[in-house]
Amino acid sequence: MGHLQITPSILNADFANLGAEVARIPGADWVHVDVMDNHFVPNLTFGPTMVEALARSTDTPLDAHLMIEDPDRNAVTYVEAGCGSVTFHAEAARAPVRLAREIRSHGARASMALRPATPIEPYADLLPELDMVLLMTVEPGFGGQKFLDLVLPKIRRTRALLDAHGVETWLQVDGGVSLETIGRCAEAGADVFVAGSAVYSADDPDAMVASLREAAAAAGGRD
Ligand SMILES: O=C(CO)[C@@H](O)[C@H](O)COP(=O)(O)O
Ligand SMILES: [Fe+2]
Repeated sequence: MGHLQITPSILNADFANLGAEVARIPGADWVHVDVMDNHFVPNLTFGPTMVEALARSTDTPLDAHLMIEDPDRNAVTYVEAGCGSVTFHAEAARAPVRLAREIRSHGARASMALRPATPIEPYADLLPELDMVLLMTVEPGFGGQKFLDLVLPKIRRTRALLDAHGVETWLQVDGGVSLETIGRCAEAGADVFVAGSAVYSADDPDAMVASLREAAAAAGGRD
């Protein structure tokens, strides 16, 4: 089991000043980078060249969340761009086992994401191949959406599967995570928390990172 980690998403940060925006969150464990291709999701963000520049601008490791249609072909590019963790979507990957192994063999943590309506059970045997599972708590595509409580039972079931396997795989949640919702995620068994608008709409983003960490721990999280 991992310890509690907060990974602010820069999706709602100022894209014209990304280096400075990342410098505002020195207490973050990772910086969550949402890569969107306007095909897998109806939004377009940035690609490997920008991610590489961002990686050079900070000592905080990058956690890439690939919302792209062909991760089998493109995920390794984000390892080479300097990301310490690369997440592909189960719904987009053609060969998730091969892809997870490829990401790991290039030196990054391998992670697989599920949209809210995608069940974890078909992937149960694959969990030891992964360093992290990302359960989306909104439909991917945009920041600032409302947290979907309907995902909470899946978080509990995923935690039970991970514990049954006895693996160190982290369980990340992403979407609508705030001071109001993070406790429910932690109580259900999540240990890595992405927060975009909650962090970047705060007057002091780094203080919000600390508050989110405290709220998760108070809810019975794993720290
Ligand atoms: O992957 C996504 C959206 O698709 C997220 O990483 C969001 O960027 C998180 O933003 P908030 O929901 O916390 O505002
Ligand atoms: Fe994300």
